Amino acid sequence: MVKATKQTVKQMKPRYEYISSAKLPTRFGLFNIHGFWDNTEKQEHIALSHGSWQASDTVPIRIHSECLTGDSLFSIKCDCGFQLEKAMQNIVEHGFGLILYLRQEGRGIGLLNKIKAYRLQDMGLDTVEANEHLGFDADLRDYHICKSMLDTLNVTEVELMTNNPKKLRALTDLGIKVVKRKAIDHGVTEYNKAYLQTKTNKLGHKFNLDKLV
Ligand SMILES: Nc1nc2c(ncn2[C@@H]2O[C@H](COP(=O)(O)OP(=O)(O)OP(=O)(O)O)[C@@H](O)[C@H]2O)c(=O)[nH]1
Ligand SMILES: [Zn+2]
Repeated sequence: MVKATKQTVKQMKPRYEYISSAKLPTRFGLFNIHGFWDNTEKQEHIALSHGSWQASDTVPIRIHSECLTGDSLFSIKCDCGFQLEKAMQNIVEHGFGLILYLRQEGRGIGLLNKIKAYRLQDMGLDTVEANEHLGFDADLRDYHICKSMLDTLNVTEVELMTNNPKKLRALTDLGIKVVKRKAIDHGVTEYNKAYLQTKTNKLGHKFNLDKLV
């Protein structure tokens, strides 16, 4: 008989673990907050659900990457805060839906590096050039945890609120059926027009450029 050593027990732990859920009343309606843990990156992630569904239902979802400045500090330098708000409103209007809120601040470079990138943008670089100047790829995000979150929350088929084709591809590659993409091009300001233009031109976002003139 093979004795389980500390090492083998450690290896058996799944990468992503569901931790707990609780009610979260918000300005838009009642949500439930679900906590997940990434054992490899030692990172906390959350999902926010509203209403209920069957496994056979198409669930409207948004994969939202953390943006402390936009989501919590009311920044209008990007569109994140507006998108999060709109996604929550859309979900409540629909009656049910889900936000996967991933802690991938700054497209995966972290908050302090994002501040460095913002400083470079103050000096004239665009969002992609700034990342590259700091030695990072333009986008370092990983979406594997979405599969585990969606399995845990009984979702197999989604309508995805995004302008980012990479998120669509990532979900499809993980075996999630994406039946529709819903554009979420809200929150254009004088301060984020150039940023949205760069995302459209260099990162492949499907943004309605008419909204940027
Ligand atoms: N490195 C870097 N990250 C930024 C900058 N502006 C915003 N971000 C980050 O970009 C991410 C935006 O994520 P999302 O809201 O998911 O947006 P998206 O990938 O553009 O796709 P959709 O909004 O779904 O169309 C967040 O993690 C922000 O913190 C920037 O200038 N530099
Ligand atoms: Zn943002």
